[in-house]
Amino acid sequence: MRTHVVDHPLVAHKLTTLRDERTDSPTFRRLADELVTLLAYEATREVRTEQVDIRTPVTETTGVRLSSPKPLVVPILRAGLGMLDGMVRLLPTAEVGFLGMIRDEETLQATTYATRMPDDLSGRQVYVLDPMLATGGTLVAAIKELIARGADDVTALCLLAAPEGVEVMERELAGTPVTVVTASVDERLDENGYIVPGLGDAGDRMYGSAG
Ligand SMILES: O=P(O)(O)OC[C@H]1O[C@H](OP(=O)(O)OP(=O)(O)O)[C@H](O)[C@@H]1O
Ligand SMILES: O=c1cc[nH]c(=O)[nH]1
Ligand SMILES: [Mg+2]
Repeated sequence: MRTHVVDHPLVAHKLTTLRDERTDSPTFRRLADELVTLLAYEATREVRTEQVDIRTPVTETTGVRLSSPKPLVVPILRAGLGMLDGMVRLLPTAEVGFLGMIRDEETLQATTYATRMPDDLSGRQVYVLDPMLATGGTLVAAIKELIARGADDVTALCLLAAPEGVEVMERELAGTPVTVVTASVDERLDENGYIVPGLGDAGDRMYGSAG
């Protein structure tokens, strides 16, 4: 398990506005979309390609294209949905699976309420989208499910991470081909399991409190 923090002034600029409590939902969704595209540029550095012969208007040459099997992108509902468009804009041939997961506000335990993805992920590169890596419970459960289905290369894109969550990931996923790409590893978790300074509840800021 490897963690990569994307250090770029545009990422830091967008993240600061995302954190600001005055940022409204439409702006929050737009910034999350823009940020994931910047993170995706780093996260796909090792996406598999194959050689292809083409003809330009001038001559024949060889280039590359994304190879088969196609990468799979898995947003974790709800908040991960706000990262999907930005990701598939860069990986238009990817397939998309879905995981619906929710963290109990009291116990901080994650449960899965919806799963829609291929049973067999052998040989597939998988990109998991979840804006917040807090205790790590959600992402560890999601990635264990992907590995159980045969995924052999998993990259998680998170807008923010807490050091506690990164440590849990490193312990629970030691020795697995997993990379976390994030815009920031923040200071800590608070007593309610929220990332500090963080940005609050990502799902609520994108979509409202949903009751
Ligand atoms: O690392 P963890 O401690 O598991 O917490 C992170 C999870 O919590 C949030 O989801 P939430 O349960 O709020 O669901 P939502 O996306 O539907 O709002 C967030 O989007 C992550 O999925
Ligand atoms: O800070 C946090 C922690 C978990 N989930 C969120 O949306 N925000
Ligand atoms: Mg939420």
